[in-house]
Amino acid sequence: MTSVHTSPAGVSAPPGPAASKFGQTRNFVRDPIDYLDGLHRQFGDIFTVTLVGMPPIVYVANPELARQVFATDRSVGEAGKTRADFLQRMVGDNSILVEDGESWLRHRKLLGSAFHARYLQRYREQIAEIAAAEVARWTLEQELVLRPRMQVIALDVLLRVVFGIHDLERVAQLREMLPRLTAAAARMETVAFVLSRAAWTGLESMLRKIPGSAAARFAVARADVDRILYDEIERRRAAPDIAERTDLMSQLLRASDDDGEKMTDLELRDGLMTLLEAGYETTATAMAWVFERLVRHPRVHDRLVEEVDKDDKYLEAVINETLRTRPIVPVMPRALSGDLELAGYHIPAGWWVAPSVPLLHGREASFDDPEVFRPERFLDTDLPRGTFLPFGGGRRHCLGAQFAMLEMKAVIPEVIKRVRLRTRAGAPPEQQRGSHVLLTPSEGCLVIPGKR
Ligand code: HEM
Repeated sequence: MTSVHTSPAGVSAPPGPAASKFGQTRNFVRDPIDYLDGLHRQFGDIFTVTLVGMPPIVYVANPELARQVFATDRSVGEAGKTRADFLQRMVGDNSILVEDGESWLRHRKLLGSAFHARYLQRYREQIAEIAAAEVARWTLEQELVLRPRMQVIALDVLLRVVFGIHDLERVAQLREMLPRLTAAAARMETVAFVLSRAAWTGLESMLRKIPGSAAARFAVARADVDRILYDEIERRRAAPDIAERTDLMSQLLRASDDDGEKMTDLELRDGLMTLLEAGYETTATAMAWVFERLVRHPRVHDRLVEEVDKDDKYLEAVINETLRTRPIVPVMPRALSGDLELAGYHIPAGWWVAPSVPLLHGREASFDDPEVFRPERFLDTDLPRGTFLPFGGGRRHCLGAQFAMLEMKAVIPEVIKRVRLRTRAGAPPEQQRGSHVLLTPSEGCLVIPGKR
């Protein structure tokens, strides 16, 4: 039996499981990938899931439906609204992650101007140097959890390459503060989820006054980071070489919108927090997955070492195949501000629609033997549109996709050329574990670096 929602005109919403909200939530929390996979097999390419504390979510699992969902970015789809609850406190009101409509467009254009592809290539060498310095600190023949090491690299890249901070003491301060802020935000989000968001919003300002509470710790961590960011903005505005500086933050300071307006300090602060929130754990996790896959596929690993000095083709294929089989962001929801007709169903305003990346990337119609890790499938082939979506789609596609690819292409060769990574004999593949909104390797990518 399935539950059916019907519009006033008699057209029903996509089918979904008959279990109660609580039952669906329990199954979802236990193993979201497996649960959605089972529902896909049961209901086909479009189905509804209802979780506690959330509007009903309609998942889609074929490229044409995903395209139609992304097309709602120009009409009734609001990506910002789906992220605001858990991100707004951290990134602020002027962040493109949580905005929709006109303010989103203004900030997206401003941030986008600094991420223009033609400027990016010049950062590659600087990123490679950051990676090489990190690898030089590893102890050979000792087990190493790689994801935190990749986080160190990705954070340094953001602070030094994107923000252009040269003051090493300041970089060190932020290196300590930012993970503390992210951890405090995640803890608060868990409390908010357990208490229900409405109750939490009422309690938050009260709890902030209790030392040691999740809300108080978050407020302190945020104030610490803000103090440094505002100071850095002030210093940079006054820097004599601001007109020539090539880092992305300086470009943002110089950028102006269609009316010639520049960003205010508050907008800049929120823009920088946006890049930190969106750009550091994602890229670090993607790189950890690349190594998790490489150590379990020695043939691919060997070919990559052989070809990496020649050109980027095989390296790109390895990264893409990793993002296909181990997507970092599994779902890209849009909240509906108006009703939507999709695949002959009626989806009411207020519901969410969401392409499911693991389901799209695992389609036999799109990829032969989809469960097999085979980078060669990405060599010299143009994939049909909408089949491969690690960076989302529509107008809200990832702003930093090209930067992330550049960073991965700079970091991965520095690792594989300097050390020979392997796993403990017989170590099984690491599982995809939901951590906040990302799918991370269950052991954090456990490897042993050996002499190359
Ligand atoms: C491998 C690394 C990364 C992955 C897998 C990734 C993935 C994504 C995905 C799936 C989205 C949502 C797209 C949608 O809803 O259609 C997104 C949005 C975004 N990403 Fe990334 N991302 C990565 C790295 C980065 C980096 C390095 C930056 C910047 C430094 C960045 C900045 C952003 C921003 C600002 C948005 C919000 C765009 C908007 O709403 O207009 N991302 N990313």
